[in-house]
Amino acid sequence: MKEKVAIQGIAGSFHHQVAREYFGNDVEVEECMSFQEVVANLLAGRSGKAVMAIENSIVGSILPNYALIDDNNLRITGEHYIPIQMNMMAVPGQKIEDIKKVYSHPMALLQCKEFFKNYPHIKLVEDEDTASVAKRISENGKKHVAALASRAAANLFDLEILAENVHTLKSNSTRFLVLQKNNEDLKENISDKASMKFILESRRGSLAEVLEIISDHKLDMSKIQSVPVGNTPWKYAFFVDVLFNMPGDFEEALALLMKKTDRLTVLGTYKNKWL
Ligand SMILES: O=C(O)C(=O)C[C@]1(C(=O)O)C=C[C@@H](O)C=C1
Repeated sequence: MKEKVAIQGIAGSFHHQVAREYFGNDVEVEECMSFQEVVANLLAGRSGKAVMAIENSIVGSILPNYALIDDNNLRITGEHYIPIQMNMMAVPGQKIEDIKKVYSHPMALLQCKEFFKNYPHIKLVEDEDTASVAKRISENGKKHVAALASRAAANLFDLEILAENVHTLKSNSTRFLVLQKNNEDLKENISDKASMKFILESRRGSLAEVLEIISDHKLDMSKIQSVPVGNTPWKYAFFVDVLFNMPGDFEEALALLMKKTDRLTVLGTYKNKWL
């Protein structure tokens, strides 16, 4: 049986594009309307893998997704980056001046905030997914509203692009993680990247010691993200991604990091896809 992949959004969404690029064009997807639903789908076994956006080059990390991965004990088995081009689209025959509201995924709206400063008459409204908004506008034939979504969504739902590439910086890219349940068998994969999470004592030099271990073992840290720890105000968990040439270097560093940190977990080792 073919493996199903849970995605946030529907066909025409950026998650859908990633699922097709990563798993092949004939991938079978489970369309979910929130990141929580993606995780629930995976945990219930309706899908074997999931794709989840984790950070965007313009607006930064999607912090709640770090918590979703960690709290639900998910495993990262891969990553994928895609360039993101945002387009404003509506039922054909209208001009930007006719549009009163633009609906899209919150991350998409954030990526295009600058553009809309020139159109103060347009109200930006958060919705579940870029493509599902395009679909709804098309099905209802509704005027005076637009979606922010991919060119694929405009083609799929016969909408007209009123403004293309409306994201704030030309080079806009989103990083996605491929996830699975932790207790499921891992196919042996070649890895040169690891994601881990740990908590540090609030003590002078505690983070510096961690960074020194990382550097001493020739690990290249590609990301560090602090996230507040649940019930304790101003206490942080650190999510760190490192790149390595020799898996042995990572194993050695890990053994030392275990001693210097609290509750260290390796969220996954996988192949670095950053171009
Ligand atoms: O709404 C979509 O099309 C999505 O795939 C979601 C999402 C995100 O969660 O960041 C994916 C990529 C873009 O950064 C904007 C939106």
